[in-house]
Amino acid sequence: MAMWRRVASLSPLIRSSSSCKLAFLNQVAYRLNISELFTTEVNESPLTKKDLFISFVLGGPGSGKGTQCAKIVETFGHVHLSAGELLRRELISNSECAAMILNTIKEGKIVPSEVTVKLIQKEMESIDNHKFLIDGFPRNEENRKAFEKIIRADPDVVLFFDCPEEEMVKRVLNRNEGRVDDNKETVKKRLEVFYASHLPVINYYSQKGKLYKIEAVGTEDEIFERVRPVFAAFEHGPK
Ligand SMILES: Nc1ncnc2c1ncn2[C@@H]1O[C@H](COP(=O)(O)OP(=O)(O)OP(=O)(O)O)[C@@H](O)[C@H]1O
Ligand SMILES: O=c1ccn([C@@H]2O[C@H](COP(=O)(O)O)[C@@H](O)[C@H]2O)c(=O)[nH]1
Ligand SMILES: [Mg+2]
Repeated sequence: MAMWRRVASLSPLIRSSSSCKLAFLNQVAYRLNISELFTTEVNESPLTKKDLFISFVLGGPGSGKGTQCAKIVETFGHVHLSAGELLRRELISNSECAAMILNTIKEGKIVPSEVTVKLIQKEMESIDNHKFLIDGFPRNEENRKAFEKIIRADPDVVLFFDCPEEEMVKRVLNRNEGRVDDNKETVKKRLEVFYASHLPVINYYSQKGKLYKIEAVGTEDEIFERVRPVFAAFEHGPK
């Protein structure tokens, strides 16, 4: 009852909220296990009409997701959508969520699901291809459920790049692309968030028989030879 009173007292705030604030409130609600209260309407997406082939590409910071996605694109013609890249693009666009996204990335934390999923949805809807590689998403169970709810699709493949921490840290600190989160302090936080939130997602897809764990140590080409058969197996399949 006390919880309901607290939630009711938030209603004027909810009514006057921007979509960014609402996404933040939804994240809080999800954590309090009252996620039904604030959910935004989900409209029929043109994506539900497409014959989609979706791959989620998971792994810790610097495990080589982006590098291997580029090779998958080249070999199998999938479209690469990096959730982190979409957020970085959004933050330089000066949108209402820009400041929140910048602070979240600097802190190595996870942006509210609704913000990320809507960016992914917009991108997917604008691209004339049905094979999508979604890199760095879902990062937690809230992300996963929000994707299911908004996009109304399940992945066909979930790749997980398994890389030792020492190697991930070395790669990130040598990356030299000017990212605000490629520094010792933020990498430490990103790793903490990764260990705390990824495992339930990995377990979920493992139980569904969709998880492909890839040993992520070796040269880029050696690792791609471990990835290649995963997608080759689907090339002459039903999709
Ligand atoms: N097999 C490899 N061996 C050595 N270095 C690698 C290998 N694969 C990628 N790298 C390098 O490591 C860095 C991180 O790789 P990449 O950007 O692909 O990782 P990521 O998983 O996308 O990381 P993030 O989650 O931080 O975006 C890059 O500089 C890349 O060139
Ligand atoms: O689904 C996502 C993806 C990314 N983030 C935030 O962006 C940074 C960088 O992501 P990369 O995948 O390493 O490019 C990440 O640490 C998060 O802060 C996110 O919140 N949600
Ligand atoms: Mg990346």
